[in-house]
Amino acid sequence: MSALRITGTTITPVALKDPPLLNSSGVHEPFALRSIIEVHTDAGITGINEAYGDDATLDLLRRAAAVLPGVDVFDLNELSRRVSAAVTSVAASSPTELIGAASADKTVAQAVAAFEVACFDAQGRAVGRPVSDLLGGAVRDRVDFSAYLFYKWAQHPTAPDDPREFDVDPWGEALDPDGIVEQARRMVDRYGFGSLKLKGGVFPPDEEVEAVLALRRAFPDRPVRLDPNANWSVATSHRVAEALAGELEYLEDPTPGIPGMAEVAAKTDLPLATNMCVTGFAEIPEAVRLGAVQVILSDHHFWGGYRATQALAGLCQTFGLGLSMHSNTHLGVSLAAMVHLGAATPNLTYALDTHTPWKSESEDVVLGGGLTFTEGAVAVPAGPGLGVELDRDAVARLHEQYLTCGVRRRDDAGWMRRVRPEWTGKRPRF
Ligand SMILES: O=C([O-])[C@@H](O)[C@@H](O)[C@H](O)[C@@H](O)C(=O)[O-]
Ligand SMILES: [Mg+2]
Repeated sequence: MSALRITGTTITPVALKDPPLLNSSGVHEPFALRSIIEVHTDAGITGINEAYGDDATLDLLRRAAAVLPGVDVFDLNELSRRVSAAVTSVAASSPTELIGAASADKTVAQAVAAFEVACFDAQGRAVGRPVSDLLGGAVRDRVDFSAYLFYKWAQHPTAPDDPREFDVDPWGEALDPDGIVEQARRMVDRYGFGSLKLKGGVFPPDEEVEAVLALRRAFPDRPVRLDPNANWSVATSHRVAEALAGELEYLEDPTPGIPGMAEVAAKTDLPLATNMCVTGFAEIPEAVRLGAVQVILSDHHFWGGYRATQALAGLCQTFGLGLSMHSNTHLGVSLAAMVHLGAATPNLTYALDTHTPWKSESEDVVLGGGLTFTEGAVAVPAGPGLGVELDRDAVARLHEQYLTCGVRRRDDAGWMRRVRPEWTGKRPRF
């Protein structure tokens, strides 16, 4: 087969409605940003992908896109080389909150990832094989996901200088253990998830311990994870780890930084997981040396794409670390991309995170509304490439929403300040 050369790209920013989910930074804004990537080729085949959609990322993606014409979609080393050269001078910035410190390497990784996955989709369409086959073959035909539980308000509040009324989502308020158990029950009934993850770092830790214990009582067969996004001091983390000994599948990012995590790890048998202190390859040596983490959450969007995630998987295997998968608010193209990767990564044995239940069912960019969950899992799409098609009308609608929503970068702390003017979002708060 001859080369399949890139002739151009289309990057479409979109905004989706997002409920008022609480976390250690503040609260999700009423809209979350993503971008839809299309890589066009001289054979008329177009590969698609989904990436972050904040202003800094869009600038990064446009710079990278400018150097892609002429690249063969099978020549991913050339793609990485060109993208790296085009964006190394771009100032490091984080596309979203709660994924750790930004760095130049991570900025390059995000740009490579956005186009690399689209090239895999184009490759798959060209050869008529699913992306999981191109990644080495699916070792599982269904990929398990975890129920991602959040403390939340019933509705985004209006502000004096912004009289917009925001949608009421179907989930209602969840501000205490009963609310979290009720949310879990609805999510498990609806999607069949076999494990639960509670986003913590919102309320005083003793209240979150109570919520975890309530989940354990209500769902004794389902493993539970707790993720306070580095909002606890080392001393608080020790106390909570003791209170939850034997109760958690893993404790995710209790405290900031690799040395702090190492201090926590030294006094608990609970595995510590992270998508904050190890989010790039440069952070792995220190984390391994100090024994700071036992599970790393992959995420192809910021680790550098599929091939980089496979390299991460190899390192986890080498050093005896567990491998899980992180999620940010996303649409159906990202879900498909996560499923192929999850299927083709043998040592990704934990259920993956996903924000899918928090997305309005009427908002997706994928034809048919996106992949579906059965008993907590998504079947690996069998069609060529990622196995999903863009719904052009939906892309246009969500792009229009992007143009009018007023959000241009994620700022959970800023939104929280509308309600609590003294709020800084500074960690650790407890
Ligand atoms: O959506 C959120 O609020 C999450 O807290 C997200 O921003 C985190 O990056 C992520 O899901 C996590 O596991 O830390
Ligand atoms: Mg996390």
